[in-house]
Amino acid sequence: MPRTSLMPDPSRKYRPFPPIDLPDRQWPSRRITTPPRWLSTDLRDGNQAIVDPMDAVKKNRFFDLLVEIGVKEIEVGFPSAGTTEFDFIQGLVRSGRIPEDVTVQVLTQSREDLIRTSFASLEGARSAIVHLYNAVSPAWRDIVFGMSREQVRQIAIDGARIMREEAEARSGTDWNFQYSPETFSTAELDFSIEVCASVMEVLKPTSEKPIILNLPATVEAATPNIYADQIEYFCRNLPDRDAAVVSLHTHNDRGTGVAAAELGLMAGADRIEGCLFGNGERTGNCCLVTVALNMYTQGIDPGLNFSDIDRVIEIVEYCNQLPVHQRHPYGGELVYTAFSGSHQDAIKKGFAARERQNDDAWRIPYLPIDPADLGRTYEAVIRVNSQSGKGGFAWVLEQDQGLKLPKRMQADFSRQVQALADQAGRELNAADIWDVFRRTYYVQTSDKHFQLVEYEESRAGDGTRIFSGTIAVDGKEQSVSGRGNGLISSVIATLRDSFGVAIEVQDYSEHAIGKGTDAQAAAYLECTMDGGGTVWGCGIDEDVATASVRAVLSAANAAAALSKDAC
Ligand SMILES: CC(=O)SCCNC(=O)CCNC(=O)[C@H](O)C(C)(C)COP(=O)(O)OP(=O)(O)OC[C@H]1O[C@@H](n2cnc3c(N)ncnc32)[C@H](O)[C@@H]1OP(=O)(O)O
Ligand SMILES: CC(C)C(=O)C(=O)O
Repeated sequence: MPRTSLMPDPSRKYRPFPPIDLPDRQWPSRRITTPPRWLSTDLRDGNQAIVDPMDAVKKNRFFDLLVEIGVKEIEVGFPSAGTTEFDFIQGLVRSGRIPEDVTVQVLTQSREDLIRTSFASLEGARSAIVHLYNAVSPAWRDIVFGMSREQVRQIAIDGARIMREEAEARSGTDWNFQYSPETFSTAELDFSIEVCASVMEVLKPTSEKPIILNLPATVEAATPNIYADQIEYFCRNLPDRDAAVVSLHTHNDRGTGVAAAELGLMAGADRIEGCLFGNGERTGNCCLVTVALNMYTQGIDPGLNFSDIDRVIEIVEYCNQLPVHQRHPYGGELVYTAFSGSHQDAIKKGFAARERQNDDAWRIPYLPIDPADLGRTYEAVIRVNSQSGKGGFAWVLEQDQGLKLPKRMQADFSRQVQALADQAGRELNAADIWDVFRRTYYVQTSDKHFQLVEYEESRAGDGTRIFSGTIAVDGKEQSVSGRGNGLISSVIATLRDSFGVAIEVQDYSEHAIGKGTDAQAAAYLECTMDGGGTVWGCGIDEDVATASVRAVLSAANAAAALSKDAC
């Protein structure tokens, strides 16, 4: 039977991770000011974690993408895994598609035949990194290897010796060495340092030709501050630190792989390994996109280019056959979309404030980055459903139709859209919202009570204005006229005298829609009715005066509908 609750005392089964004794830790007050060296392990750690590993076509596609983004160190596979891997790596090396400034890396267990196969796969490479690993933590020593500390250290030493031998025998390539004490984050720190120091004694790195020491959180088991302590401790206590590039390889079992990598950088690391959008074993590796764009939002050029993030996602999804989650930081389809009213209101105000701003500083509420920097448009920034508010509805109408409703009219319009959203129980698109607007304010509809057919305006001898024209009432055309101080008041007088519609203007505004010869005008009216109540009108026309006449008729239609409802 499955349990019906979690264990009441989980401490019987799970132990808290012990803190690191580092009272004078420095990393908490450090800042990240420069990008690290980036290594993508998409083609290795990512590839070993997907249902159907990539074929050569997909691997090449991914490789080209990584090059395009600007990744300079790329782990291209595990050559001893089989002929698919070996042949791909050999093919890549021979294809000439590895740019001069890009170095490929391969991974191998510390076993002689596998190491030799790995070197062979890189035959002909201009430069390469061979990455050796063996697990060092107590559980792996006891359970996987059944070996003592000394025996596990010896695995690393033996592997390093074979690497040196192979490198010396294959002089045509600029060989670089990388060693990972796998399971570093759950191992005794002094033991990891001891093993790394032993590997360094064999490979004799220098500050000019350093070894890469990659310190994995193979399975994330503690809060990221613990990992940072481990990295700082390692950097401070490694003999000959200058001869090593300290690299991070965090997994995401606790959901903090990115945080651990960032704190690890603050703690002194020089390099990060990870995958695009966090693919990798189990819950994945550190997401390189997130770390890079986190830096970007702090004003630091990460050296990786995600200016067309949708294209990157498309290729990654194709190669991994895994979707990028809609809420994935920076890339997810919904991460720049607000559905809720208060967020929409703040974003809309943010964009309006930005137009008045005289510098480029990004200060839009709820949006940590400008979506345009990643090639996204602002279209999807606000989408509306029953959680939305007037700012959101007004935004969609403005983006779609160019209409900028006066604030009080937004509130009126909002009630109508809200009613539809509640009734529909789904997202409303721009067409839905435009439809509600047209029906509510009798704009560009043919079935309204009062319909303007034609008109002309003239000036009387006393300076007042005369409106004379044809208005169709429920389809029946009538010639009408009226006089007022201006065009609007002359139309209002006409409606009152000819049809008994009594409305009084409280507020009027207008704006242009678009620019140039295609520009139109939108006019808005807030009117009170004789018997109490407020109605709104909107008119759209190429001619600003006609737009205002249409706005009056729009308000009159609303008033007529209200009076009809009241009867
Ligand atoms: C944390 C990581 O992601 S590490 C990368 C893991 N990636 C992969 O494993 C993908 C590619 N791997 C493979 O295709 C296969 O594992 C191969 C071809 C490399 C090797 O396959 P096999 O020879 O069948 O061995 P297998 O992988 O099962 O390894 C088991 C043996 O290797 C030993 N071993 C495991 N890791 C290491 C290591 N890093 N160094 C030395 N020995 C190791 C184990 O103790 C075990 O030894 P035993 O047989 O004496 O008990
Ligand atoms: C081999 C190492 C770097 C690894 O993939 C891990 O520990 O997760």
